[in-house]
Amino acid sequence: MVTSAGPLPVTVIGGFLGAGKTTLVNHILGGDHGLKIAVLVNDFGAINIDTALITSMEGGLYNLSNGCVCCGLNQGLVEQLEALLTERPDVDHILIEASGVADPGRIMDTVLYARFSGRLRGDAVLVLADAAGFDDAIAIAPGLAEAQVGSADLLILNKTDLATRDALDAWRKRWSFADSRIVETENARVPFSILFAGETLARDPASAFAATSVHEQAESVTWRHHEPIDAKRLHAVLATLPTGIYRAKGFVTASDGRCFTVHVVGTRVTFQPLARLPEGLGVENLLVLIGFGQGLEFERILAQLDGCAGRPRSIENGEA
Ligand SMILES: Nc1nc2c(ncn2[C@@H]2O[C@H](COP(=O)(O)OP(=O)(O)OP(=O)(O)O)[C@@H](O)[C@H]2O)c(=O)[nH]1
Repeated sequence: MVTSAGPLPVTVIGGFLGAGKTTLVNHILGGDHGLKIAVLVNDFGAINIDTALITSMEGGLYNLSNGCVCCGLNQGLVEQLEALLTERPDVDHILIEASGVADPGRIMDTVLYARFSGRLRGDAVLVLADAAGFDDAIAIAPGLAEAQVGSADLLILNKTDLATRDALDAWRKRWSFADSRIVETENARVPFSILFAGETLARDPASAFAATSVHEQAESVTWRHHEPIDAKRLHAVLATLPTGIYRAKGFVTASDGRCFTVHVVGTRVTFQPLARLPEGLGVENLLVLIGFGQGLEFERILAQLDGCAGRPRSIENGEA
């Protein structure tokens, strides 16, 4: 794909917890488009699991770890963008993966700051929606998923394999706005001809929903354990998490030595086999759990997770 000189294009990837943002980043990084891409990742929780989930990287991987980059002055994001512009003149395109509780429109606002004028160009805000879990997302964090969808230039209705045609059509009817386009995908495989169309998508600052501070109600907890786990038991615990705990992700080692990436999105639990744990993890099992609302019972859940392994664990709490 041909690149043009001029300001560096920036794409912001947003969408609710577990909608498929990292899957999209990996699809782009593994693709045959000839672009050197830098990725900035703003994960939610004490540990940035997403940087470990991103599989291949040429243009640089930057961890935005100082809280939520859609809030406040975004100094961390500004600094990372400045560093990238100085250190990586070879990069053709920047992707910013927002956390699942961030407002991607506000992240794009930072990219459009006057200080980046002539150096960065806002290409598009892509927002993924989980075709099977969008109603749950709205129920669990009212206002947030709507605000995310409202700031999209391109809506990616993902996980079409988990929804009926009727449900997809109903979603499109309800959530398509005049100023956004929709593409349906499985595993976030958006055609590169759409992703890198080379046009600056028009941004309407008055999105259909006002950004809310609902994500400030999100809470996360990290579970770490050095002993291998009983995979069956762990699966059972994760399959019966309280509904408030919508998302969990991380890495585990089973007692037979096999390693897995673990994803929980709503009630869906997936163990994906891994050849080995990511480098530098420093522990056999690491899970971040994210929830909303009161009475999340994290302590009880952590005790249950401990029951799937051997010795006691250490805890870190994080808030948005
Ligand atoms: N069945 C199905 N699963 C998918 C699809 N796309 C992604 N997934 C799975 O959904 C889970 C979450 O995907 P991620 O890409 O990590 O989601 P995310 O939006 O980055 O999650 P957060 O960063 O935690 O908000 C993983 O287990 C993916 O493999 C899809 O089209 N169909």
